[in-house]
Amino acid sequence: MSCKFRLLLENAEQMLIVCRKEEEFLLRDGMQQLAVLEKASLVVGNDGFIKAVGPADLIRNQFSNESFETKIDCMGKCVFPGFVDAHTHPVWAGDRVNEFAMKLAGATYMDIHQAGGGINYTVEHTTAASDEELFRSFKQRLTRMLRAGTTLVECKSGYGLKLDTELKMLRVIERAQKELDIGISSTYCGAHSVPKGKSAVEAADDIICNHLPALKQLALNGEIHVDNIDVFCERGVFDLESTKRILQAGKAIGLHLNFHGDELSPMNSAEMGALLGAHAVSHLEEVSDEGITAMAKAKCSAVLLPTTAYILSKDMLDAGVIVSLGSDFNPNAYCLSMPMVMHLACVNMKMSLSEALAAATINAAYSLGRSHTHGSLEVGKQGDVVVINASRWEHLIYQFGGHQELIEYVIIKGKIAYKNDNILGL
Ligand SMILES: N=CN[C@@H](CCC(=O)O)C(=O)O
Ligand SMILES: [Zn+2]
Repeated sequence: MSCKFRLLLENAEQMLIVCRKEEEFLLRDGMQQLAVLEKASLVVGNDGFIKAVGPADLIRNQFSNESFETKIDCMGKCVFPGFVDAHTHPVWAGDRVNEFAMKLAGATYMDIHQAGGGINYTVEHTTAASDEELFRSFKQRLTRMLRAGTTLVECKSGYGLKLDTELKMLRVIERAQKELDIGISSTYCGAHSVPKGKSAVEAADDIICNHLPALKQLALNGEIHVDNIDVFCERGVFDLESTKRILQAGKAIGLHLNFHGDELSPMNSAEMGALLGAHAVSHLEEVSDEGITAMAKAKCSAVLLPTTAYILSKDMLDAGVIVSLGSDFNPNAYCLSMPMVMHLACVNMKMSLSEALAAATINAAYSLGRSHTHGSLEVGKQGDVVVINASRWEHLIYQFGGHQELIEYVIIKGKIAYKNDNILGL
C-alpha cells in the first residue's frame, strides 16, 4: 500500500522555520527575530512540498492515522531549511592552488588576472576539457555542497567566454539539473572577463549579437534553461556602459539580472543594478552610500561573499538592504560549505548568527527569485531540510568546519539525499 505522505520529522528540539508569515525576504529586524519552534514536527507530502509544521503534539494528533514513507525521530536534533548558496562558479577545469601562495606573498587579484592567471588561466583549461570531465568534477563539487546542507545553488558559466565553451558549461549545468537532486539556478556569465584580443566594447557586441540570440533559441527549443545573466563589472574588465548594454539585452530575453559589482573599484554598479531592476548585485566591497540606498529602495539583494572579502554588513542592514550570502566557490576561493560561509559572515562581517542564517536561506532564495518555494520551512514550500545532531541550532555555525560531523540528513523534496553515517556527537 502506498503511503499518503512522504516524510515525517518528529519532535525536533528546534525547528528553524525562519519566516513568520510568508515573507519574500527579511530585513534587519526580521533577521534578528527568526521564527524558531521548540519540540516541533514537520510533514512533507508525496509531491515533495511541506504539508504541516508545528508543535509535535499537535502534528501527532492531526496525523495519527496517516502513513509516512519515512519517519525520522528528531529528538535532540535541530531542523533547518536547506541552505541556499547565492553565488558560485563551480564548472571548471584546472585548479589555481599556486595563486593562493602568490596572494599570500602579496600579489593582488588584479596583478594575477593581468599577468594572464586568474580567470584567463581557468578559461584555457575549461576550454580544453571535455563535457564529461567538466561534469564529473562539477558533480563532485555539488555533492560536497549538498553534504554541507546546500539544497539550492546558483551556478555560473563564465570560464568559456567564447560562445561554444560557454554553451558547453551551460549544458553541463543543464545535465546536473536533470540528473542530480540538488536544486540549481543557472547563470550565463559570458562577460566574466574580456577575451584576449578584444576590447570590452567588442566583447559586449559579440555577447549581445551572438551569444544571447543563441541562448534565446536554445531556450525556445527547450535545450537549455538559464535563469540569470551576470557580468563582471570592474575597472579593466567590463565598464559600466558595456555592463549596462549586456544586462539590458539579457533582460530583454527574460533573464534575471544578477551581477558582480563594486568589487575591487567603486563603479556605481549598485546604483545601476537598482535602476535596471536587478535581482541581486554580488560583492559590493566598494559600494557607495548612494548605491546602498538605491539597492534598499529597489529591493535589490546584496549578495555578500565572506570567503573572498571582508566588509561590514552593518551599513547595508541598517539601510534596509536585503542581505544574502554565497560561497563564491571558484578556483580562487575553494569553499563549498554554507555553514563555514555563515561563520565567516559572523566573525568578519559582524553579522549575528540569526542574520547569517536568514541571509543563507530566505534572502539567498529571494536573490534567485525562488523565495516562494525555498528558504523557509512553511507550508507549501519545497520539503528541503537539513537535520543536525545538536540540540541548539547555533552549533552549526559556531563549530567552524564542524558541519561534517553535525549534519545528519540532507533532504530534498522530502527524500533523503544524504545520510551521514559517521556522526560522532558533540
Ligand atoms: N570577481 C569575479 N569573479 C569571481 C572570481 C572568479 C575567478 O577568479 O575565477 C568572484 O566572484 O570572486
Ligand atoms: Zn563571482
